[in-house]
Amino acid sequence: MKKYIVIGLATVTFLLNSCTNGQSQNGQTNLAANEFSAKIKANANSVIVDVRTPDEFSKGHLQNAQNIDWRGNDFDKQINSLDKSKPVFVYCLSGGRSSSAASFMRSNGFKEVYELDGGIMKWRGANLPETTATTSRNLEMTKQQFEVLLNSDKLVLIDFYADWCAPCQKMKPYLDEITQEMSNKVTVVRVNADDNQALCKELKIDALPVLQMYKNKTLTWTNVGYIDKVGVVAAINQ
Ligand SMILES: O=S(=O)([O-])[S-]
Repeated sequence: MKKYIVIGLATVTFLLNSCTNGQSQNGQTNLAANEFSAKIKANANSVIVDVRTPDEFSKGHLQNAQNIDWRGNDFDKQINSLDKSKPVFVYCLSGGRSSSAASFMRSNGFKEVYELDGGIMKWRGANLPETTATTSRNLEMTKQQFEVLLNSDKLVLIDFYADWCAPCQKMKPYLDEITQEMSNKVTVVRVNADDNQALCKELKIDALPVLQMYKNKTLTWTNVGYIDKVGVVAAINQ
């Protein structure tokens, strides 16, 4: 209830701003796809937030984006856990939800918020890259969000990794290749074990790297430790 009052106030603030000199109307924070992309690249510290649903997110999103669903129950809690001093790049499907979310964020102390004008639809129209691989950064994925990722007609390959794990880093380039080369068969999801400790505990992931293959939400294959590309491709084709 409190959230809706806050959201309501944020929306009114946004509308008032839009009618006067709102940031998103002056061309500096509401960016066309190419400008949005260039600004992300220019900001090493940038935080990218996709405010669509986990289901929309799982079908394709910007690289390194975090999914915080604008309509999710804990949007305000999750968004307020981000570093407000960093530039935040927010987008949705076509600009509606990200506009409301950006307004909410500005009124909650975020210093620099950029919106993708026209959302991921314009991004796609500009032929900019997207990924289905999830690299969760600084944001704990819930079991429910994890299960949404498994909801696919294709195989889902989960790569549990950590930045400090040498075999994980060795496997990453060929997992990126598999993401591209076998996209008709498999969706690769990367889960940072350090950022998702509760999820890993629940899934009994107690070593790294771990690969898990799911078919129709059922676990069909697991590999613990280093494995080469040939082994993974064989598991996908089996
Ligand atoms: O809210 S929306 O513009 O993504 S449909």
